Amino acid sequence: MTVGATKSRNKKSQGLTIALSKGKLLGPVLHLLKQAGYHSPGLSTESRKLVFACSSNDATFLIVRPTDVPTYVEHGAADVGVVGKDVLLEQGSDVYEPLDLKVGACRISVAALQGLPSPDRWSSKIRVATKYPNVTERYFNQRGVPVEIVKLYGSIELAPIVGLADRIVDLVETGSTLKAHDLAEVEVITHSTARLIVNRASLKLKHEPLKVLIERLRTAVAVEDGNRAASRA
Ligand SMILES: Nc1ncnc2c1ncn2[C@@H]1O[C@H](COP(=O)(O)OP(=O)(O)OP(=O)(O)O)[C@@H](O)[C@H]1O
Ligand SMILES: O=P(O)(O)OC[C@H]1O[C@H](OP(=O)(O)OP(=O)(O)O)[C@H](O)[C@@H]1O
Repeated sequence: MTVGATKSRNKKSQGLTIALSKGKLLGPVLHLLKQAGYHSPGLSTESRKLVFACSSNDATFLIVRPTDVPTYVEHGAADVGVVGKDVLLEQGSDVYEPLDLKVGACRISVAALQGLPSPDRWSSKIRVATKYPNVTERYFNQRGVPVEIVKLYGSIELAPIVGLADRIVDLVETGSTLKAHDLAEVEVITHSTARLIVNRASLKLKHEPLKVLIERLRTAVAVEDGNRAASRA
């Protein structure tokens, strides 16, 4: 089936188009979807294709860059999507967010080279490198700390080492990337996990299949969360 045919089929039918983030979230999210009864034989973290028909339900998966997922959903190119809360906070997209999938847990933190004083002791403007300019600006503004933002797209930990910034705001999970660059986590801005997001019009037009997807995923999340808690105990 061509992409165009898939799209027009979904527009006419009640079939859902589901945008998934490629990268770190894809593996755990595919696992949850499978538990919920949504899967496609060719779709794995290794596949190069970007569109997959779901074999078990009338649904289509789109594989997109994490930062593009809210755009697909907000514009209705996808009815539903999965993306990190970090991206949602940064983009402020107008989408409905019904479910925390409790995977991809990390935090958005301020970090600096070991031994630097904390931001509230700084009187002049500090330079902060980040992939999250909006989150960063809001955070420092709320604290009354003047900042100059240096927008980067990755490898943020390099910035303080080469003198591009005084601090960084980036994702931290285990802390090993910070440690490898002699950086210390100064403050946690917020925590993040993967979220299910839904287009506001689809919520009305495709209410029934969305309700089924959300409830099945809710159950899968509870089971997986229970399994994680049991393995920690
Ligand atoms: N170290 C991490 N631990 C846990 N979750 C993470 C970690 N890094 C990123 N994430 C989560 O996974 C999402 C996707 O991250 P990933 O590194 O796969 O893509 P990316 O490089 O941020 O995306 P892009 O290609 O658009 O720049 C993030 O938005 C965040 O929610
Ligand atoms: O605390 P840790 O477990 O070390 O994880 C944190 C790292 O994970 C993410 O990097 P990613 O691999 O996505 O690279 P990029 O952001 O530079 O693209 C994040 O930007 C940190 O660099």
